[in-house]
Amino acid sequence: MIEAHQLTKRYGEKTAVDQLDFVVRPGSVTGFLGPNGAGKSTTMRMIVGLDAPTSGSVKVNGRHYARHRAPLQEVGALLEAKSIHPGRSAYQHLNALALTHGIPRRRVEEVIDLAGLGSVAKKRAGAFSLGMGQRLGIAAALLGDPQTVMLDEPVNGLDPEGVLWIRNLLTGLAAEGRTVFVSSHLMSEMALVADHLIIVGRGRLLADTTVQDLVREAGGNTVTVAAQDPARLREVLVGHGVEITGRAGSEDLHVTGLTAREIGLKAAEHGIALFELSARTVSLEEAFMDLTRDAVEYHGSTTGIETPERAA
Ligand SMILES: Nc1ncnc2c1ncn2[C@@H]1O[C@H](COP(=O)(O)OP(=O)(O)OP(=O)(O)O)[C@@H](O)[C@H]1O
Repeated sequence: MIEAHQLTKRYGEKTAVDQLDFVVRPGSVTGFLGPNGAGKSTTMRMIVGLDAPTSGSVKVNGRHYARHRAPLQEVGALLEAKSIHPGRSAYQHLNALALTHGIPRRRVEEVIDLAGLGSVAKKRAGAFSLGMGQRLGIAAALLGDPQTVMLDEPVNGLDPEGVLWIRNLLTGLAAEGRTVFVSSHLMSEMALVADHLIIVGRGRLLADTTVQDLVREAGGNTVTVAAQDPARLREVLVGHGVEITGRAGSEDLHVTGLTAREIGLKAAEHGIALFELSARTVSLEEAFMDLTRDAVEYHGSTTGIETPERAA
């Protein structure tokens, strides 16, 4: 369990984390989302005591991180992959961690296997690819068999097999009753693994919700229907929980609260000819963009960049 209370971090004038209140509960995967610079890494660093809050507090499994007698056995964190001595092998790195934290050597072998690093465990970590570095970071996070696991962008640099591995790992850890807190910019991945979401923007809490609720609030499932007599179709579709929009004079209606099948059946029942009937589901990505639109600090641009050919 992770509990943040009015958690705040300022760097000079910049407020990186602004009075965050949230709880990350055991038994499910909680996604930590936000645009670049939203304060996710800073929050995660404060959770494991690598940065001190300016004000407020954050506890892991009921205590401040530094107050735990065996912190590695309480919370395993992947914060910056490859933050390991390049001359050391994965095995040496994990072994040193295990030795200094009273963790048995057999656990080192176990996490090496778990992370799929068996064939490269004796090689210098400096020669590791980004994906292998991520796997090693995750192996280190799991070394203490912690109740709480926190991973910052774990999917970064992993190949499709690695992405699948992480997906199963995270859901498996949550199914064992652990607290799993994971940040990512990959919405499609989050939609698959996360049950709960904490979304931040410019350091502030924007949403503490579930994937389903976020998607539902962003428009949920909309059905577009084109009818010969849209006014009449409107009349037969209205009902509790049904929302219908459409421009005057247009054949198209956008309907939420009914499935395409229900709309098709109603139209047939009343003899209304349809030209189109298509269901559209709002993705987590769209819901996220909608929610964070005003909180994005670093906007990209796809216009105004002139290539030499175009400029000529
Ligand atoms: N040590 C620091 N000194 C000054 N400013 C910092 C420091 N660390 C972070 N910041 C600033 O705090 C803000 C939050 O940064 P942070 O890295 O926590 O965001 P993030 O959500 O993890 O971003 P990203 O998705 O890009 O990794 C940013 O504006 C960043 O520039």
